Amino acid sequence: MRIGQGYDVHKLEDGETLILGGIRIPHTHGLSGHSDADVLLHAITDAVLGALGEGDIGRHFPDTDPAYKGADSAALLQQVVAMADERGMKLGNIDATLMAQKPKMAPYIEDMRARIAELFQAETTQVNVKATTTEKLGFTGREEGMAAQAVVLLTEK
Ligand SMILES: Nc1ccn([C@@H]2O[C@H](COP(=O)(O)O)[C@@H](O)[C@H]2O)c(=O)n1
Ligand SMILES: C[C@@]1(CO)OP(=O)(O)OP(=O)(O)OC[C@H]1O
Repeated sequence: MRIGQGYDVHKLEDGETLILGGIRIPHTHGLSGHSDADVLLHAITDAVLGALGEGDIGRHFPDTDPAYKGADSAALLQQVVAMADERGMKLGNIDATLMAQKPKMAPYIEDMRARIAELFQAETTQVNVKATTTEKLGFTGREEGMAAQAVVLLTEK
């Protein structure tokens, strides 16, 4: 068994599309980044890399590399899941928290769980996604950005 944790932050900007957990979410603003800025999938990707002892997302997919400009974060996560698979590891479970003042995430949580489980070729019950507003405090509370953290347990196949 191996455990890893991940944390990521992206800035909210006008004119960007909001994609979280691989799901497109209607909102006034979206997250900006070199990739599609899916902060939740980035935290999960970092947690898998942490469990594998393989550094972080920026080491494997540098934001200086034009190949990853506008990258689909789901495809990046799939590459890291394949890395785990090659090492004889599969998902045990994920627990993740999204920090976002708005919009209300509750209507999208089940779709996120299902998509994340699909990326791991796992069951939805192995994935838990939570959201918190941070009560209007800090950069997330001021709606300047969103943050996500994740813990991932990998088990031997
Ligand atoms: N963007 C969000 C934030 C929170 N939720 C849900 O509301 C509950 C209460 O939020 P607090 O910030 O007061 O903890 C939280 O447990 C989530 O279920 C949400 O859907 N979207
Ligand atoms: C995903 C990558 C690569 O496109 O870019 P960003 O979208 O900026 O995301 P970040 O969380 O800063 O880290 C890793 C990057 O290298």
